[in-house]
Amino acid sequence: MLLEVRNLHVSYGDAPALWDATLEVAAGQVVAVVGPNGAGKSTLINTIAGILRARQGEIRLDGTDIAKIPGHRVCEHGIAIVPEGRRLFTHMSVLENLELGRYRAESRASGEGSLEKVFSLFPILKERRHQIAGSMSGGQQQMVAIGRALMARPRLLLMDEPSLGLSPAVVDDMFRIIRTINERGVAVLLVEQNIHKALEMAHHAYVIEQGRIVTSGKPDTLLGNPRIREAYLGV
Ligand SMILES: Nc1ncnc2c1ncn2[C@@H]1O[C@H](COP(=O)(O)OP(=O)(O)OP(=O)(O)O)[C@@H](O)[C@H]1O
Repeated sequence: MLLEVRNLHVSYGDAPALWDATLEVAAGQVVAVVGPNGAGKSTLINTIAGILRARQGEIRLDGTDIAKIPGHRVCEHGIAIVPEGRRLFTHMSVLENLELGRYRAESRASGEGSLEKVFSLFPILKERRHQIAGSMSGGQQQMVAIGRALMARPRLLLMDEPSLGLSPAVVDDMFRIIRTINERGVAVLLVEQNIHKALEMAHHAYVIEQGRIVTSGKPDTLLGNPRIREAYLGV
């Protein structure tokens, strides 16, 4: 198993945000974590990325426990994150933002290879590589954030609400891009409020509510569950 999360507990000070979370991502899969605002989705993904520390539990990548290694070293194991809100350096160029993703030794050694791969996925970023990132559209800025994460040549890409704030047509583009990235061999753990879109493309999904994973399964099974339909799809 590429990623195994076991019995993860995370708190902010004394306030628990995630209880006993257990989930898996197999190599080559897209796994979605869906749930309402404040359910703990960002907490989960930020803990896997090493940005937050778990109070208890295991996070294994290809069998190696990464829960206790320093956050800045987690990326060396092949995990990259596209954070909520993109977190670009908006006064820097597209190219400078992409180059900042080159924090893995493997990626630094790849020379122009990593950059050319990102440009082949997003030709517009090549055309606009000298443009200031903050002057790009929302969808293009999301492409820069995804491109920056891919510069690290991850095996597992963590994505926190990539569709947030984008128009419906751009959201469709974004999900097509995620599919292409996955087809190129990168596993994706996708956190989304847009349950419909996320379930459409995921191989497996988890539903999280108030800090607990309440159910999981194949997207078709979840979509056939009347409680899930009523709570999340309003039908
Ligand atoms: N820095 C923080 N300090 C204290 N509590 C926090 C902090 N960040 C999140 N929380 C709390 O932890 C819980 C889970 O939040 P989290 O951001 O993980 O949810 P989410 O599912 O990602 O929601 P959203 O979709 O709104 O980002 C919430 O109750 C939230 O208020």
